[in-house]
Amino acid sequence: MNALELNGICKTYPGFTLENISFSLPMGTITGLVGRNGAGKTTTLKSIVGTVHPDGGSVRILGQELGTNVMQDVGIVYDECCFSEILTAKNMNSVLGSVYHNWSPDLFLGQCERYGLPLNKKIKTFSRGMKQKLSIAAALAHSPKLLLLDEPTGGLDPVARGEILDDLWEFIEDGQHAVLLSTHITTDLDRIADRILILSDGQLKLDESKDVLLDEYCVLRGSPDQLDLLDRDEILGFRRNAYSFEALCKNRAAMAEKYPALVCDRTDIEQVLVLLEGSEQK
Ligand SMILES: Nc1ncnc2c1ncn2[C@@H]1O[C@H](COP(=O)(O)OP(=O)(O)OP(=O)(O)O)[C@@H](O)[C@H]1O
Repeated sequence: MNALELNGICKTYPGFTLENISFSLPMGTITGLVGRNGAGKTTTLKSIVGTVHPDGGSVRILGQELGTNVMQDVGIVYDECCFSEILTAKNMNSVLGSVYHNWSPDLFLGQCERYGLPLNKKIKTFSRGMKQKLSIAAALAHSPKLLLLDEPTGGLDPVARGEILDDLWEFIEDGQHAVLLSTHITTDLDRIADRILILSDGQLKLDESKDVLLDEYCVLRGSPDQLDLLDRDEILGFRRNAYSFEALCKNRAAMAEKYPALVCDRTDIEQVLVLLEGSEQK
């Protein structure tokens, strides 16, 4: 069973359309959702949990339609802290304990302690990073099966980010859990993601295994006129300026053999994202 299935999700706002988004998240995997500002990542995540009502398409979480019961098994972390700022972590323990059947005070308070969060200070006194850690501790404390995270590590220092990534890894390790992680920090995904989804202007441009992306995709480089040597069908995206070009292609070994005059390098998630957006620069 997949942890999550999206089938043809659409949502239109004035000037923006999320178009026919379909993908699935197998259990035991971490999927990274990336894209430029305004690409539609938050709209996708909100459509999954129903805080945005899609114009079309369907969502299945753990094989079920969206509903209160299934939401007990979903942990959500938004990019902004959405807890009342006059509460303390200790207060939250009581409040959320009455919301989630599986809430574990030990898990929550233990995680707060691990993240170095004071239990008796009001949330309004927390730094951005502390609020993010609190949101993650709360999302994990009701033992969800699916975790949805919208830019959860943006305000965290590198040590804290590493800690959170380790926690996500541990979360999915037993093969019974899954994570969908929207982030601009692509190096985090280089480290822990199994799959990569790239959204561009409301469209799903790429749904690929991270290993395939890192092993089999490549960037061809050469002088601007050499771009015309390439078969356009092979180019997924490119950038060109007055001095050089970079083109994203699949089948690294075949490309290296076919175009020996060009440099053929491996790529990473950030470069794939940039080249898929493509541009001509003067
Ligand atoms: N409630 C709304 N009403 C109107 N337009 C909206 C609303 N919510 C989002 N949008 C628009 O939808 C588009 C996608 O926004 P979204 O927040 O999903 O992008 P994002 O990929 O999460 O961006 P970022 O990386 O900056 O967080 C944007 O053009 C945004 O202005």
